[in-house]
Amino acid sequence: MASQQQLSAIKGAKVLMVGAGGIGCELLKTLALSGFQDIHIIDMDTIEVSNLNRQFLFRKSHVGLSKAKVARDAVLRFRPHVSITSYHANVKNQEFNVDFFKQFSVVLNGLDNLDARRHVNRLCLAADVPLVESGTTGFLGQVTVHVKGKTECYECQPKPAPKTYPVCTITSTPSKFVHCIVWAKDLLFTKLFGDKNQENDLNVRSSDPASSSDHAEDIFQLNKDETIEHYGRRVFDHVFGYNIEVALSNEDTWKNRNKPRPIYSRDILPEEPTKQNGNADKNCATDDQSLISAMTSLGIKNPQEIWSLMENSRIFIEAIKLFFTKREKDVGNLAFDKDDQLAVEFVTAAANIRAESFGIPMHSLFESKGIAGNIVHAIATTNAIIAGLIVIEAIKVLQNDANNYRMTYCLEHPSRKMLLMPVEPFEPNKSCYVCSETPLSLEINTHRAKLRDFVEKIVTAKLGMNFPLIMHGAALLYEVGDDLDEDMVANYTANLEKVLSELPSPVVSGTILSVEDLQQELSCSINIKHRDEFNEEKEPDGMVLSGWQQTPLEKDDCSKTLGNGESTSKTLPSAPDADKYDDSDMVASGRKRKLDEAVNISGEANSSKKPEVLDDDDDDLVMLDDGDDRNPAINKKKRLQ
Ligand SMILES: Nc1ncnc2c1ncn2[C@@H]1O[C@H](COP(=O)(O)OP(=O)(O)OP(=O)(O)O)[C@@H](O)[C@H]1O
Ligand SMILES: [Zn+2]
Repeated sequence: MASQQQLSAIKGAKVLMVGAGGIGCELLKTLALSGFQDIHIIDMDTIEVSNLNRQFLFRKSHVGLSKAKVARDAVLRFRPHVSITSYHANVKNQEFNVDFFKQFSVVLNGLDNLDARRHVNRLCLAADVPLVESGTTGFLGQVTVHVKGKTECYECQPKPAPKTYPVCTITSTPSKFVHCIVWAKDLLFTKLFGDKNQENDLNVRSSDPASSSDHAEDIFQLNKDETIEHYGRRVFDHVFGYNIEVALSNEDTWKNRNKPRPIYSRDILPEEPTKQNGNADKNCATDDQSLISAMTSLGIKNPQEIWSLMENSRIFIEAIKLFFTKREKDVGNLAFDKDDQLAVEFVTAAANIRAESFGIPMHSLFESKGIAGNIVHAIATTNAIIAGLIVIEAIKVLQNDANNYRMTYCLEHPSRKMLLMPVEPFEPNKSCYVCSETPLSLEINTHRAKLRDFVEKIVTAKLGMNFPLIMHGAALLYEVGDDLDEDMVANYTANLEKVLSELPSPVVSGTILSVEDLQQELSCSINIKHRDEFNEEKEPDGMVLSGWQQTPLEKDDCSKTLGNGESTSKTLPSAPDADKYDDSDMVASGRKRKLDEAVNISGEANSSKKPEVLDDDDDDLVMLDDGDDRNPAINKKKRLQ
């Protein structure tokens, strides 16, 4: 039961919710039932069938309608007197500027991507409105509180980079199914159906690289006078047969590993094109490219079953045929998309054949799609718990009860008998470029890099600015905006193509650039340092920004890595490693804190005894910022050791 004080804080509050998806639906319901009277919701999406299992305010009849509006209508049916305002729009639109944010007492995020989260963080800082941030991934979830000047902002902590794998593991020594999936979608799929000119490590390096690359030269090209069946088999034999034989010839590789087995199509499939049991006509009849399916052609129905090696091989060849006959316009431009049925079928089959070759268990299409699309299935209960925690924190924020703010992690396994782990929020990071004035510094070749490289690789990709303005002293070098006249646009476009040292106001070593985003009201200074050379593999941008934090990629014996897409958890701050707790001090932004300051969810301090670890299976919590030696303070504070 809320106290009288809490009730009056709730009643007087004007709340902005961003995101009306899995967390958002739960949150809106909980806000309305907790007595909030004035709620605004922004969501840019429409409802999809796949949302219905957990976004319970939506029904089948709502598919295609605005999430924000339908969520509003659904809640008004059981709380008709609450004022709910919905916006079917992107929160990054200019209408949602600092003045718009200023009208709210608190902002609550139920988003699913880093970009929008960073944007809302900046507007909350600029408008000086507290933010309660949240996220879930399967059983894991977290809620954090960000109040300007009191706690860290959403960007004070480095965000984990997407999971990546060393290229040599993917190309030569896979040991897990995910390695086969990454190989199938990022290398083989791209080689066959994407941009052929793109450098690609598909071919296994043999002890005689010249011979392997000769053989590989035109293997992926469909010859004019060959049938697609023949082409498919040729590719099959090359990647699952020949390449494996080449790899086997490098004996050192296999001294401590199981040797793979070469697989040739003639050993699996009959010489003649297989007679099909399925309904190839269905593929002929459909105009909808997304319905074209090798499973349909072959009469394979159950996506949850693990196909035999023969079925995988047939799907592999059939998918190639369908791409080249029914989707020939796409071939050459495709990138893997988890919602592209034929692409998922091809990748599943290719990954399974490779897995079989390396003695790795095969997987169903359903499982492969999850791995390839980096899908962690959402769990409605986690969303409900997180929504409840958001409201608890929001009420504390409304009462200005700073001593009791908590960031709370929802764990998969109990730690110290608790599934929810509340931790006192950290103070602002004094070197955060978003919420402090600390300048960034950029090493760049000022004689070679163009302004365009700087804008794309730094200002947009790293600093996440939407409407940047770049100044050198009083000289305006670049600007994005809706109200620029033609001459200015022409001038800025010309600047983009100039190298930094040849700009009208030359940018050289020692220059301090000022970069601002007018919409986000974020500005930062960047100290430029000229550097001649960069390591292509370790510094692929050809420039190095310091002061900006992203968790480094996992290191391995290979310096190049391949990713497996983005995970939603990447957008969340990392959870403390509960199982590695001990009672030693931790350092948090210059102050010390003891483990026993972790408190239970009601906000009371826990007893100060040593934590009891019930479950030492720590694979559900990954130290995402581990090893960041560029910022030891942050590293230490999150490690809680
Ligand atoms: N920039 C943005 N502006 C407004 N709403 C956004 C923005 N980015 C994301 N959202 C919304 O945040 C919500 C996040 O919800 P959720 O994580 O449940 O994702 P979903 O798209 O509904 O589900 P799934 O991704 O699992 O299919 C979505 O409804 C999405 O439209
Ligand atoms: Zn910050």
